[in-house]
Amino acid sequence: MTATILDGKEFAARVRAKVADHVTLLKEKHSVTPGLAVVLVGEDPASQVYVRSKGKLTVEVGMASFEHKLDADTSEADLLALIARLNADPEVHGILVQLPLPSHLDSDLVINSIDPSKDVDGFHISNVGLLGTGQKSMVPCTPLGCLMLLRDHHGNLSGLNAVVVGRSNIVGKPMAQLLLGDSCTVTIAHSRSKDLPAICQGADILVAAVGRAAMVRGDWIKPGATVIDVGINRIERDGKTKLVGDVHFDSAAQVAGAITPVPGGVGPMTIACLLANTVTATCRAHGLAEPEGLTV
Ligand SMILES: NC(=O)C1=CN([C@@H]2O[C@H](COP(=O)(O)OP(=O)(O)OC[C@H]3O[C@@H](n4cnc5c(N)ncnc54)[C@H](OP(=O)(O)O)[C@@H]3O)[C@@H](O)[C@H]2O)C=CC1
Ligand SMILES: Nc1nc(=O)c2c([nH]1)NC[C@@H]1CN(c3ccc(C(=O)N[C@@H](CCC(=O)O)C(=O)O)cc3)C=[N+]21
Repeated sequence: MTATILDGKEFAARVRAKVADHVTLLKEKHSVTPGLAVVLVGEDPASQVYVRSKGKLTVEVGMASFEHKLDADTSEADLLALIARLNADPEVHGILVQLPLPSHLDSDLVINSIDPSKDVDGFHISNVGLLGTGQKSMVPCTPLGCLMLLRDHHGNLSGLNAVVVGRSNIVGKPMAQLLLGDSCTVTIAHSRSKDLPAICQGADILVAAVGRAAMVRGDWIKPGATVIDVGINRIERDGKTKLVGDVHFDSAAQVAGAITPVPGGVGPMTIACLLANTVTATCRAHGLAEPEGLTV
């Protein structure tokens, strides 16, 4: 069997087009320009690439982009003061603090200082609680992007066995919540799980969010399963840097029914969902109707 490729790049472009349409409507009918503030502390090269790409796409959909680049040794008090200013700024509807933060900063404290209604990452404790109890919240971008791809491919996920490998707060746990919300039977695996290949073999939907290049092999996959590869790993091959996922693509694509590539799968969906969340946050802030299909 050769798997269908779930083209995240193409799907993300469609999501951004929908976002751009709604931005036009907000500007023309309501004189509101959605604004996204991105805060980057330090000079991690991968983070700089993401922040640049987020800024470019934010402007492309017609929103205002505010970038705040702070020195790696910025104090917690200074960072919290910036977040307080952004919380109070009516032109800012979404705030993203790029993770990971330098180790002298308490990321839980920093994230929880963001106004939850502007927390377009969905990492604030109150959004986590709202999602966990099935209430309206801001939904983390990467899991939201994965869910959009899955719903588009399957229609209905009810009753399917889903395995999420990885239990981080930013991907694994919220992904499991969303799949549970769509009535999958959900298993969360992690570094202490016994016999990971056997757990994965039971999955109709397998989400890999681990951070280990090509860990999930074709023989871990149930024939016909849908495989979502969240991993972004930079490896050296033939003297060049290459981006690979957590799934061994070539062997997995022989067995799976559908699979996301890396690059061009989940990554572009993450950024599209960040823009979608910013529009959603803007609509909620102004008491306006939210666009259809841009959140769960
Ligand atoms: N495409 C995108 O938009 C995004 C991609 N990513 C990528 O996704 C990957 C995961 O990110 P993130 O969740 O932040 O990573 P974390 O490092 O926070 O979490 C990794 C998880 O994988 C588990 N794990 C590690 N090794 C193994 C193993 N050998 N077997 C089973 N489980 C294991 C860990 O288990 P334990 O808890 O027991 O330690 C942990 O729960 C990374 O490659 C990251 O770059 C992340 C965000 C967005
Ligand atoms: N507060 C916060 N929110 C995040 O959402 C967040 C974060 N911090 N820290 C880092 C991770 C990682 N992440 C990615 C986003 C886009 C791509 C992406 O667009 N990837 C492209 C390739 C990009 C490249 O070539 O490097 C692709 O997969 O096709 C990848 C990874 C968001 N994250």
